[in-house]
Amino acid sequence: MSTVRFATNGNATNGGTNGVAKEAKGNGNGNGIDITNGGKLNNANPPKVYIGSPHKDFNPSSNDSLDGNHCTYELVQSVAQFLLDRVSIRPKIGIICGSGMDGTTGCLADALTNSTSFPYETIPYFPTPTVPGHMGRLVFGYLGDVPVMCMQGRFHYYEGYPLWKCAMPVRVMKLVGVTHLLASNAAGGLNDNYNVGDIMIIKDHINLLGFAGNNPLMGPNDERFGPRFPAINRAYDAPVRRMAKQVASEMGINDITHEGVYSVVGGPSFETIAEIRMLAALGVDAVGMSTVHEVITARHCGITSFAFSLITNKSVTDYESYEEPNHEEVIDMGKQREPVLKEFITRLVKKIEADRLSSK
Ligand SMILES: O=P(O)(O)O[C@H]1O[C@H](CO)[C@@H](O)[C@H]1O
Ligand code: HPA
Repeated sequence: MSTVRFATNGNATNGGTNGVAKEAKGNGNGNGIDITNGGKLNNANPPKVYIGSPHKDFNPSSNDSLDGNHCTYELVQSVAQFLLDRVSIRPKIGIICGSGMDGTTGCLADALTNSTSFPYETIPYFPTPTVPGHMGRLVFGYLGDVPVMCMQGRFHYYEGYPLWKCAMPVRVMKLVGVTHLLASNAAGGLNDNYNVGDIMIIKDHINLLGFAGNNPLMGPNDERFGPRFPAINRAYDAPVRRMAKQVASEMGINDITHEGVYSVVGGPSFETIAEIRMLAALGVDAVGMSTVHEVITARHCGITSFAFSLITNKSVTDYESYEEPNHEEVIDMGKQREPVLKEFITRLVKKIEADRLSSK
């Protein structure tokens, strides 16, 4: 039986066995891992943070590794089992927070009740994020009444990880039992009708990285995840997009909510003016450096996908302009919009869950 270690609001424990999260009294964690969860207690059950060491009680089958050109089904299965052994809730909805939307305080993951979070460095084989604004925790908890798992920080190609590794957590979600993915991102707005702070529900994407011969599904295909040649033309689920538009109406934010096409670029350099003009000519409404690899991976393994962009900056199209995009304004806008986005996601999650339960 494995030993499970958790901390709560500054209190650490190494009690608890076989997946039962335990709480203990006492001060300090002494493990070098932040256990404050934003410094907040948001319900009667204080947030728990896993403080274990990733490989201690973890026994993947001997041939598995993340060093090759893919990760095996068995490895993903053992990572999923590692998590399932340590949390009691069984989420059907997975959320990925974009830049600036996963900050240390007041963020979506903070709103989860009865939460248990796993710093990425404590999860076997998980990559660790290197980008400011991406905190690096997998949080299980309830958003409203709905059980969810939430990636507080994602992985980008420009960090040096291959796309399949960036998207590996989505497969972990699948094997944890997730049926619906809700991904958010920060993006530059190309569409003239978009303003900074607007929301764009993604209806389709242009996978520029894919055009260049790079796709998260490259490498050996395991049919247990999905087919070798998956269809992606209906990747962004129409019924969930309708629900999102309904949520925007209910919240009175129709005027700042759009539906459009997202294009992924490799980054980390922002786009040139010629590149932005090219993307605009191709019908792209917003541009970013993420999400597409996650949605492709999700669709491949049969997860219903929804994604939206927060327009954090207007793409520069004019050679006379002295404006330059920068990551700080991206994060600032994410923080500014946090309350609206939190409400938007909470309401949408509620609708998805109600729909899921009624169509069972
Ligand atoms: O897509 P997310 O992770 O929200 O982040 C966006 O913000 C960063 C650029 O400021 C890039 O990583 C871009 O993709
Ligand atoms: N370009 C690419 N990625 C981005 C941008 C942008 O203008 N803004 C936020 N992420």
